[in-house]
Amino acid sequence: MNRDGLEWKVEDEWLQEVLEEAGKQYGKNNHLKEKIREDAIRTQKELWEEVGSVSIANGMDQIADFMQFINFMRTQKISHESTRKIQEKYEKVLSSPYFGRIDFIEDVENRAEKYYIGISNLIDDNIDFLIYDWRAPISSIFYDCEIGEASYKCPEGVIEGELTLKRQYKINNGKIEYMFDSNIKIDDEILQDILSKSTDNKMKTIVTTIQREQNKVIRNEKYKTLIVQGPAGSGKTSIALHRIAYVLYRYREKITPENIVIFSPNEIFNDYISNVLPELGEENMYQTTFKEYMDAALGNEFKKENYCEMMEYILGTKNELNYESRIYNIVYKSSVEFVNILKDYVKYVEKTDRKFSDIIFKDKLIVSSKDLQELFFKEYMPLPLKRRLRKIKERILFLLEPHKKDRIKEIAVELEYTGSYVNKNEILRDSITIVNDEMKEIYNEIDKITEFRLIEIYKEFFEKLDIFCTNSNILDCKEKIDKIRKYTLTGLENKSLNYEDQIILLYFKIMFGDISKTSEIKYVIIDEAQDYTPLQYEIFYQLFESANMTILGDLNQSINPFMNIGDYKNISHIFPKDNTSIINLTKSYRSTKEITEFSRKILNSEFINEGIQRKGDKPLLLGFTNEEEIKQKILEDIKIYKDKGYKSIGIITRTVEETKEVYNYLKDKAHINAIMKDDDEFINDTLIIPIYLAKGLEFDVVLIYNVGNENYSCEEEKLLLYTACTRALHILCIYYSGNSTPLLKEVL
Ligand SMILES: Nc1ncnc2c1ncn2[C@@H]1O[C@H](COP(=O)(O)OP(=O)(O)OP(=O)(O)O)[C@@H](O)[C@H]1O
Repeated sequence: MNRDGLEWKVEDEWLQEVLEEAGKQYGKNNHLKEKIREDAIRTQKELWEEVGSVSIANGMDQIADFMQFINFMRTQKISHESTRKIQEKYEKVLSSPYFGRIDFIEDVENRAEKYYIGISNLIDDNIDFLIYDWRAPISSIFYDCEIGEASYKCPEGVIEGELTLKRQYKINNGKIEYMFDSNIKIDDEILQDILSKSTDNKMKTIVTTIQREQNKVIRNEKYKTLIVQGPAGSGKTSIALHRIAYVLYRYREKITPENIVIFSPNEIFNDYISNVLPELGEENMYQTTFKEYMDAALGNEFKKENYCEMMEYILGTKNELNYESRIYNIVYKSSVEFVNILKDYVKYVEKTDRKFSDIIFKDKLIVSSKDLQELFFKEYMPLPLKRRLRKIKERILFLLEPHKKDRIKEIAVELEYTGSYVNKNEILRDSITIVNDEMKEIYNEIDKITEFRLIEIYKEFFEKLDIFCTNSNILDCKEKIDKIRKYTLTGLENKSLNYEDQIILLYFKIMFGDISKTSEIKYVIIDEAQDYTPLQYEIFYQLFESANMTILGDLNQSINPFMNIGDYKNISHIFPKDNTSIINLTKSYRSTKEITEFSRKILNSEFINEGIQRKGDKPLLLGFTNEEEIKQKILEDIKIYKDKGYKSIGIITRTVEETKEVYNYLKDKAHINAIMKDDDEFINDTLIIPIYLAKGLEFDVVLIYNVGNENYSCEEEKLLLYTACTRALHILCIYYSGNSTPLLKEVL
């Protein structure tokens, strides 16, 4: 659009009006913030002057005054924090107040209204909206509709009308840099411009260019559980975060960030996505990983293998003696059939007879074993095992209490009679000690019969595994079951728990009531969903049964060939059918056309990307005689691509071992960082990282280290390689020594 034209002038005038109003509100808020700060300082002074130093010796009145001050100061702090947040919002508005405009004529009106769309609402004193939040119902027209008939949903129903104009702006530092009208969808030019840029830091918001298929997921309110399958770079993580922002806006009276949890693959990823919500003016939700949750739940009794250690084992120790047994264990314990076996076993344990004994104290029957059985199998039956046992214990102690009191009285009389006491308190104290001593055995017995022994339950499961396999009609041969049993029980004897076993223990803990479920969490987001097993989904469901769930993944990016979801069919039965929807995204945005084409060929899947057709260099496959030469070439290429202006370079290896090797070579020769643990800090500069920790991340330039046929030799590793290639935005170079992997034979 012409800068000297009338339209530009009109837009500029409007922008000035908006900035003036925003500036006015910004000033008011600053004034309020300053006043709250001064008040808070005054309150603190008054606290010292009026209350002084607090001591119990000064009486309860002083403590009450002190508490009153503290509560007041707390309220002042909250108000100050709130004005600080509003200030940040205005600062954003003053720099870039809006990015879109729609002109819409409602069917019942005859004149088009202009709606400017930005990160947040701006409302003047007359309650006129100068800017509409991108999450407001009317704003969905901007993302969903083309010029012509259009409609949007709002709490009152569907509003129909005609969209007569859709305009996009880039406003920076309060100045229009460019604007243009888009007749069809959100214009490719702006999207192209955004995508062609270099990525220098953490993930960014996509609010100005959300695509229609993405908007459908972000605003979906119809289903409680959404399963979103989308190819690499289709915006799944971006959608997840924008959906959270949407929920926080839409249900702001009911839902706060503390009611939302996102399960990410690792800490690095958590760090990578941590800026998006604050950029959108919202606070971050609770970010966690399955591993973190499981670690906290299982405690430290056993040596627990972590996820990285398992991946290193799977990818790096193929020649190890027990490798096959371990892999078979992982595969078996990750299958849907196994979940069914576990369910049967849980039922069995809940119904299994327990050896209750009569509780007798001083020849008096306190409660009979028959009564305890009755309580256990009838009255408390609806509760999970651990809670039933706790109830039984409470019951016995309750029945025992009067007998204990009587006995204490009896002993007290006896002690008094000895004449060696002058003080009644001493008599009481000694009587209690004597009775506690007498009751030691009975307390031990109570503990024994009501103890919840998780590891014993787990052991018994594997000891009886063949029975449950037969019950579940699973035709596994005895030899295989024996192998699994032996492998698992040996691990337990050595007090060590493999990653896959920890998941089972966590499941038992939940099912037997050893972990309390939370109703605080109302929204759960599970990203990189392909890398969780059906059993892990059972756990998610059990923990957050009443919450809404958005599950986002790409089956083609399963980085663990033996432990993954397999197919969405494997989990869809877990969630109520009529409240669950599977949505397929088809377009991808991250990589150039050439890189996307190349990566799809690894999967033998056709390139049908209707997304953005951003052109770039063809990926390179470079062969060398040994690994030393690869490292030399990588060093050269880092310099070449840095000189070309690319900001982030990811050198992707297969394992941490390889990361160490490459890092040791490069560390004194180039400015470089390495990620070797799943809680290392994410620094998106030049980074060496094993592929299983790089999932979800992206780099301008991806250099894949040693794709020789020894490293990537079988079909199972295809998805690993695909995931590595799809991390690249602009440049992809693959290096190998000796022979290249057969997985790339058909690709170039
Ligand atoms: N509508 C959009 N507008 C601008 N950029 C977008 C859009 N959608 C996605 N992107 C960009 O595409 C890249 C990939 O997005 P994201 O990481 O969310 O995809 P993903 O599906 O989670 O990827 P993967 O499964 O490969 O990890 C990011 O750089 C993101 O900013």
